[in-house]
Formats: sequence, structure tokens, C-alpha cells
Amino acid sequence: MAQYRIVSGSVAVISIQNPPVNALSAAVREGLLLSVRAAASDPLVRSVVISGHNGPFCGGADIKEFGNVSHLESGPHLVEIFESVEALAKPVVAAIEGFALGGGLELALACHYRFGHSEARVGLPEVSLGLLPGAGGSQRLPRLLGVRAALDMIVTGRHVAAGEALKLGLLDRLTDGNTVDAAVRFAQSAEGKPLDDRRLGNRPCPPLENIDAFFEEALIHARGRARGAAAPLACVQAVRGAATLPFLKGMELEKRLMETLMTSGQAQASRYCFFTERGAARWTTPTGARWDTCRARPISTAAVIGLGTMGRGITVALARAGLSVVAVETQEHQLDEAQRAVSRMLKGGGGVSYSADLQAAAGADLVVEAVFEDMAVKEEIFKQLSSVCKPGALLATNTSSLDIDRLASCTLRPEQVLGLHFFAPAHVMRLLEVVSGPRTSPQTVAAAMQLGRRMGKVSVAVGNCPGFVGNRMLKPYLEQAYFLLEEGASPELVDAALEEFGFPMGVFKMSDLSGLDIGWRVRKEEGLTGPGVTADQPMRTRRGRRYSPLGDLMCEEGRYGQKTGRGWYLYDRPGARVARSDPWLRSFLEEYRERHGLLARRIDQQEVLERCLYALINEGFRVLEDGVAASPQNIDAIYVFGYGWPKHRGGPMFYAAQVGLARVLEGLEKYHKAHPDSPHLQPCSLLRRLVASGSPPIHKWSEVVKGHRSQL
Ligand SMILES: CCCCCCCCCCCCC[C@H](O)CC(=O)SCCNC(=O)CCNC(=O)[C@H](O)C(C)(C)COP(=O)(O)OP(=O)(O)OC[C@H]1O[C@@H](n2cnc3c(N)ncnc32)[C@H](O)[C@@H]1OP(=O)(O)O
Ligand SMILES: NC(=O)c1ccc[n+]([C@@H]2O[C@H](COP(=O)([O-])OP(=O)(O)OC[C@H]3O[C@@H](n4cnc5c(N)ncnc54)[C@H](O)[C@@H]3O)[C@@H](O)[C@H]2O)c1
Repeated sequence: MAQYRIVSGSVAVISIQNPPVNALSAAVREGLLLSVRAAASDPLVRSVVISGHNGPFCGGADIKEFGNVSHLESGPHLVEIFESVEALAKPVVAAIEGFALGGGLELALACHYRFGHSEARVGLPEVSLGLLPGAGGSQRLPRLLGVRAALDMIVTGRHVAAGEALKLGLLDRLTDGNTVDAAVRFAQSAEGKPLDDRRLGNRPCPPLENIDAFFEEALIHARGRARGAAAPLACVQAVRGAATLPFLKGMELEKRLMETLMTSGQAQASRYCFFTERGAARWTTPTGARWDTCRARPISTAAVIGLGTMGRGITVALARAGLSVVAVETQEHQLDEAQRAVSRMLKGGGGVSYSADLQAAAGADLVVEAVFEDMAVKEEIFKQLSSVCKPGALLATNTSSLDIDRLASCTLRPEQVLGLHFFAPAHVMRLLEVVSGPRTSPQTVAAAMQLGRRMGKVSVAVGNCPGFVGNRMLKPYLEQAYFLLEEGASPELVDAALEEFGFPMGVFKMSDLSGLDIGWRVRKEEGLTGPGVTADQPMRTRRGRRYSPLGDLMCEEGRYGQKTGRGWYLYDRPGARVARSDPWLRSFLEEYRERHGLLARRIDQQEVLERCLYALINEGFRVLEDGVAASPQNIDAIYVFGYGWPKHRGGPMFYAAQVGLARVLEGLEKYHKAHPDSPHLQPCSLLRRLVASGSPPIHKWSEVVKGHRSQL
């Protein structure tokens, strides 16, 4: 899987051939080493060019091999191959088109020169797989760029565009033309010239002042951002090795660190996320529709109705994907403000026009409705859209909780109605839930999934139910957090446990950020709170279940969160972001407990995690059982890309498998026994059946799910 040919009489061109990304599989490694040896021993060869076949240079080591030690160990090791490349007595030029990532860039760093196409990008993204650059990258890159720039690239894993790579000195030259031809010409010009200085393994790292202080600070910084992930810290340690140790010692350190990471649960979880993200594109529905049998009609024009928080972001996301967008808003001041905000985000007009009239949506291929969360308002709009829009146009709602089927039934085209559930801010957040009802056609789902990809989203096809997948699972999580407050916890304790687990924000900080009033409005619509609701039932019970009115009481006090400067925390002013503990809240909780005869008890972080996360996971099993999500992988993609679940923990369903399904079941049983009035803690039957069938690995859960009624 490496092509070898001689061109221009003296240049050996070695081309890596392993579509689609030319990953360095065992067969590629074998081929590469043989080719390098052939070039070394052929007296006619005076220089070498290494390139990728059919475009991309190389996407790095073959990630599919990582889960299996015997795969990892078969074929020559990358370190050995790269040493042979660097040691070659003939100039070796990397010809980089497309991308050189991970092991791909490490190969290029072992070459004596690096030629890049002007549109190529390079990077060492191993950290996002829970790893570090383990084939010399952590040692060679700092020797080439200096510690600061190398550390930044390695710890963030960011892709660097060719222009920046040239400025950094990572690429030696750029071309707009044929990269291999340019590299061949350059290789010939370098034939016979000394190479010692071009071998990065021979070079010391450029000196850095106050090296110890620099790395201490780098470690603190990385720890602060890592949210419990081990890989970023190992990256810092490896780069410190490059700065302080001779090359071979540094390579030994890199190897030791890599072995620890590679066998860790975190790397397994991160790898799982890598494939889960991509797997979501291969959607299926139990009605038999599939990603590979459904043709999507292209969408080139869209209308967005309602230009509040969500509508603005959706407009930007659609415009950035190249669609021509008409944005509709009835409130004049909102329209003006939105126009300014959207233009700012798009840095100009960006193919967006504005109107106050719904008729402007007449020509659109797709309409996304993003008005207030009010069924009556949305029903009226869908009725109008059904007659205003051209035949074939898809009608989508961005509702986060309302019934898609009900909206579909207001139209004369229910098969073209769906939910496009964006997350705030819609132009930034990666997740898109594509929600279909029983009457939504497969072609509609296909078109939405294709559009999601164009917008750079991780799009997950889900079924219709209250809260769809993400918000449905969030409800029991939030509920347990409230119950914990009643029982003696503080928002600070709950948030600290969740943040230590790896969430960017605990549940109470998150709730302050999104606004407590949103949930309050939904609970009022559901009849759970509001005037007269508690007249005939206890304050802490609704429909026979335990209910915490804490959120409602907070809203009644005008504590909506950041927007009012007061919520579960205190803020310096409305809109400020820094959360401070609020003594008022402590007395409020004490009085509340006293009023309801609740005795505060000591609650530890383990209970917080188990109550909140197991309740969420339990609902995830129910979602699977109901067929609202097609797979546990889809649920995990939703949580990682939409709800801040830490990647190095794989997603809630993966986490459950890693903890052990029997342990999760046991935990739920224990807590349900202690809180029998909280049905979300009652283990669902799918979880019981999985445990009874020996807790199969996650990719086999669907076999146990089969046979269940599906709503998709
Ligand atoms: C006892 C224990 C012993 C332990 C020993 C430890 C020593 C081991 C030594 C190993 C040394 C390894 C050193 C090296 O530093 C490690 C690496 O290189 S890790 C890999 C780093 N590379 C990446 O992270 C890049 C990942 N890929 C991407 O970012 C993107 O795919 C892309 C390259 C930018 C292309 O993007 P797109 O064009 O959008 O395409 P897709 O993303 O949809 O991908 C298409 C298809 O390809 C699959 N794929 C992509 N990259 C890889 C890969 N590196 N390996 C395998 N497969 C890959 C991807 O999954 C898609 O397929 P699908 O999933 O859809 O079937
Ligand atoms: N805010 C979030 O975090 C979030 C996240 C996901 C989904 N959602 C959903 O997105 C939708 C919009 O939420 P938002 O937070 O952007 O609301 P918002 O209140 O910020 O904006 C709603 C906008 O719709 C406009 N509007 C009302 N009726 C209209 C009509 N008939 N025609 C045109 N415009 C009209 C209003 O003037 C307002 O500008 C809701 O359904 C909500 O549930 C919100």
C-alpha cells in the first residue's frame, strides 16, 4: 500500500495509498519501510519524494487499529520507519496536499524538507483522541518551531492552515500548482547537499528562558482546560522532555507516556467519540429508510421565521453553508437588531435578505421556524406556511419541546414537516437533532441530514417525543439536582461534582446561563405550576410523584439567572457571567427545608454523580427502548456535541458500559428504594434485560433492543 516509482531519472516517489485518508495501517507501514529501503539501496536514486495517493498526504495512524494490541504490533512501528526516513543519506521531501495530520505530520517531520499545497492543513490532533503524538512528533516539532508554538499545536491539536504553517517554519515552501511535481523539482535541486542540519532529531530545541517556570505554568493552564482529561497534561510533559532531554531520551519519554495513554479508558472513550461522530451520518429509521437508499433533494434557499436568539444563529449557520436566506421577523425593532447582529457575525451581508412578511418565504426550499415556544403561535405559522410555500418546500421547527406531529397536522404536507433542533448559539454548537414524526418522509430526513453536514453539524436523526432525545434525558438529571438541594446539598456542591466529572459547567450554572424562566414557562404549560395548581395536592407532589417547586419559587422571586443578575448564584449585574455564592440562597434553602420538614443531611460528590448521571442514563435506555434514538452511539453523539458531556468519557451510554451496567442497575435500585416517589430512578426494563443477558458490549445492545415497539 505504498506505490514506488522513479521519475526524472533520479527521484524515487513513494506514494501512500490507503483511501480515503491514507492512514498508516500495518500494510502501509510495511510498504513504506520497503520503499524507503529500496530508495536507500538503489544507486540510481539520488533523492526521494513522499506523497499521498489521490490527494491527501496522510490522516495519521490508522485509528481502527488502536483498539487491538495485536493490530498495533503487526507490521513495522512508525518510529522505526520515521528513523529510517530521517537517516536516509539522500534528501527526502514531503509533498503535502490536503492534510498531514498526526502520524502523517510526524512522517513529514522526519523528512528533510516539507512542501505544501497552499490549501493544505497540518496538525497533531492526537490529543483529541486521548493520546499524544507518539511517533516522534512531540520531540521533533519543538525542535523545529520552538517550544511555545509546538506546545500550542500539540496541546490544542488544532489544524494549521498552510499559510500559517509556512510562517511558523513548519512548511518550507508552498505551491498553488502540482505539489508532487514541485517537490520532485526541488528534490533534484537538493541532491548531494549536506543533510545533517535538516535532521530534526539532530537538532537541539531552541533555548527558552525560565524553562521550569514556563512548564509549570503550561501545566497549570492545561490542567485548567483539560476537565480531567489526561492527554493534554501528558502532551506538556512530552514537550518538556523535548526541551530538556537529548532526542533519544525524549523519544523514550514519549513512548512511555504514549503506552499509558493508549491503554487508558479515556483514549478508548475519545476514539469511540471519533467514530460515533461519523457514524451518525449513516442514519436509519425502523420504517426501513436508510442514509444509503434515500436521495436527498438539494436545498439552496431557506427562510428563517423569528429572529430572536435562535433565529439569528440559524440564519448565520445557513448562510455560512452557502444558502441564500430570507430572514423574517414581525417586530420592527427585533428585525433591525437582528439585521445588525447577523451582519456582524457574517462580517457583511452574506446572502441574507430581511422581511417582516411571511410571504417572503414563498420561494424557499426550506423554512426554519424559530418563534416563541408557544404551540398556538407555531400552529398558526405552520398553517400559513403550508399555503404560502412552494410545493416540495420542507417546513422545519426549532422547537425544543413541542409536538412535531401536531405541527405537521396543521399543514397539507405532513411528510415534509420535521424538527431541526439547533442548540444555542446555533452557528457555533455542533449538534443538530433532526426530528422526524411518523409521517415525515425519508427524503425529508435525507435532505435535512445532508444540510446538517453542509453546515458542519453533527446531525443525529431522532424520533418525536417530548424533549426529543437530549432534553428528554436532561429532565431527570435536572430533577435529581433539585432533589439533592432539598435534601441538603448546595448548588456549589452539585456543580463542583459535575465539573470535576468533566462538564464545562455544573447544572445550576448552566441553568443560570440559559435562564430559569424557560423551564418555568414549560412547567406552566404542562400544568405543573401556576395559580391554583397546588390547591388540591401537596406542594412537593405532582400527579403522585415527587416534585420540587424550587425552580418555580426562584422565578417567583424574579431570579431568572444571569439575565437578572440573580439565580442559583449571584452576578455583579444583569448579564454578567461570573457566578458567586449567594448567602441569600443558603437561607432560602434552609427556610424551605424547615417549612417542609426536610432534614438536611451530608451529601457527597459520589451521590451527586450517581443520582444525576444514572437518572439521565436510565432515561437514555428508555429512549432506546422506545426507538426514539436508533443506537446508543447516537445518544452519545447528542450528549458530547450538544450538552458538554466530556469526550474523554465517551457519552452517557458509553460511560454506563464503562462503569458496568450491573453497577448502574445496582445504584439505581439503591436510590429508587430510598426515593420510591421518584420514578426516574426506577431502573428501566432494557437495562435489566441487558444485565440479565450478561451486559453485552455497547455495539451489541441493539440485539437486545430488537423486538421493541419503535416510534421512529
Ligand atoms: C500494549 C499496548 C501497546 C501500546 C503501544 C503504543 C504505541 C503505539 C504507537 C502508535 C503511534 C501512533 C502515533 C501517532 O501519533 C498517532 C496518530 O496518528 S493518531 C491519528 C491522528 N489523526 C487524526 O486524528 C485525524 C483523524 N481524521 C480526521 O480528522 C478527518 O478524518 C480528516 C483526515 C480531516 C478527513 O476529514 P473528512 O474528509 O471530513 O473525512 P471523515 O472524517 O469523514 O473520514 C473519512 C473516513 O476515514 C476514516 N478515518 C479518518 N481518519 C482516520 C484515521 N486516522 N484512521 C482510520 N480511519 C480514519 C473516518 O473514520 C471515516 O470513515 P467512517 O468512520 O465514516 O467509516
Ligand atoms: N434559546 C435557546 O437556547 C433555544 C435552544 C433550542 C431551541 N430553542 C427554541 O427556538 C425557538 C425560539 O427561541 P428563542 O430563544 O430564539 O426565542 P426568542 O424569544 O429569542 O425569539 C423569538 C422571536 O420570534 C419572533 N416572532 C414571534 N412571532 C413571530 C411571527 N409570527 N413571525 C415572525 N417572527 C415572530 C419574536 O419577535 C422574537 O424575535 C423556540 O421554539 C425555542 O424553544 C431555543
